Amino acid sequence: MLASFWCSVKKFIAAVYEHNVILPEETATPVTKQEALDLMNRNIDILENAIKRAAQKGAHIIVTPEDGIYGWRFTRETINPYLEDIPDPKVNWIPCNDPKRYGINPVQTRLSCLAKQNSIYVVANIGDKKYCNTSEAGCPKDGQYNYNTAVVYDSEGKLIARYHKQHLFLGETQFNAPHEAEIVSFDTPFGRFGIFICFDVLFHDPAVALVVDHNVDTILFPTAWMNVLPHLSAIEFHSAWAMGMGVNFLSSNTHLTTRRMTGSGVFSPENIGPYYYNMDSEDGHLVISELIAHPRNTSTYYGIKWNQYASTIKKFPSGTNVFKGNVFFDEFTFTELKEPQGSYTICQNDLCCHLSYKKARNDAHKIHKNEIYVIGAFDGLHVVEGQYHLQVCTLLKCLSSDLQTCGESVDTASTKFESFSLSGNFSTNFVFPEVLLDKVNLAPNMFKVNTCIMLIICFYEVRLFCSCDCIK
Ligand SMILES: N[C@@H](CCCCNC(=O)CCCC[C@@H]1SC[C@@H]2NC(=O)N[C@@H]21)C(=O)O
Repeated sequence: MLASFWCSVKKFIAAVYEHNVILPEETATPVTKQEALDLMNRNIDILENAIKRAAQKGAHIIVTPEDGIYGWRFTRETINPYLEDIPDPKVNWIPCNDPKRYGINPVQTRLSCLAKQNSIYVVANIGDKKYCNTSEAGCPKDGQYNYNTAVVYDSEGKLIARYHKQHLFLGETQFNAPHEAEIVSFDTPFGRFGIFICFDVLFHDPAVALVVDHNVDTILFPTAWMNVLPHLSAIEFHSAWAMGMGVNFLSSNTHLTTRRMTGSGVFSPENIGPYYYNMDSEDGHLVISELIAHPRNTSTYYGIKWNQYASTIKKFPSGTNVFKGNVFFDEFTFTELKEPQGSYTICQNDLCCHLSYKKARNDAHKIHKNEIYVIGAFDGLHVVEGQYHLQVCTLLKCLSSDLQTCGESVDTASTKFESFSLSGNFSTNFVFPEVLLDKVNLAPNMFKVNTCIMLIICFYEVRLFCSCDCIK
């Protein structure tokens, strides 16, 4: 009995729903409250179906997307009829049991009832409004704060979390950002959860702080993500965040191929996916998977000292063929992979990237000669659509055999690499390893993060752990 207790790893079932949101008509004049509610109910009808299916399959929690209930194309005025006043979860409220306690809140009530009736935690994205006095500093001229808000109802329908999006994306002028990043987490029988929304994932607060300072096991992530290759496709970056931070990551995206919105998944540090990515139809989709409740106890990757690791790697000359190219508005330093196999080092500012690779035999010599690959480094400030510091080491296929196209979006590739290893002396421990294959496929079980540094540390300091494998 004792033995089985020690050996058992607590698990739970998580679901995310990629939703093709029914959008409101673009209008300069606000619709009535009833018209707004009708539109939101049409979306919730679809979410309800997904919630029921997830619950029937045993899911404990389901995440639905950012903008998944009211859509977008709003001004501050036209979003107004879609907003409700969402109280602080401290008030201990089950809207389904007591719908009138905080005024008229049909959307909150319906979501709470869906959670309660299906005995499942429900995560949704709705709009919160808070009146303020225009004489107070920061209060908008129209006398209310509008927040892009994630809410969580537990399996009894109780409001247990409310999070206001901090890093609003371009065009979200209908919303206000809170004065400070909100850290929202809650405990469940299947681990500690943290929540943030979409663009937040590219910034330290609250995303990284939830993991580092608040020890969450699983991130809940409603998003409306427009994919950008080569490094910022939803499934690519969100699975990498799970691996890099050592946490589960439940990412639920909206689905609209004309805006490049697709890519949702149930990601964990050890397993990439299952996930959904579909640019061929407008279908929504439910993704369900079992997860370990406390992945951080089992993940060894988080906390690798990258700088120390990279300093142990032999540096190879990058030769004279170094050139510049743009990757999503960032100027990278590139060098071309000239041989069927080899090793290169390429540096930019304080970052040096090292690549060793071997192309598969047939591919290297014959069929895909026109596919040009480069290794690239970027160490600088990204300034488009928001500012954030980036250090990137990358191995990329160029769009064509013209080197000027290196860094542009490419979504197909035929060359096979028998193996490659890419590393860099990153000045942060938060490193997100991405591998993307032909036609925007992830590479589950096809790559590992090298934990040799563990071996090196333990070799010198703690001999007991020296039996760990070099390649995890
Ligand atoms: N206001 C938008 C509706 C969607 C807003 C929500 N989206 C986000 O907060 C973040 C999207 C992240 C996109 C990634 S990060 C930078 C890069 N640029 C992109 O275009 N895609 C990626 C609307 O009105 O459409």
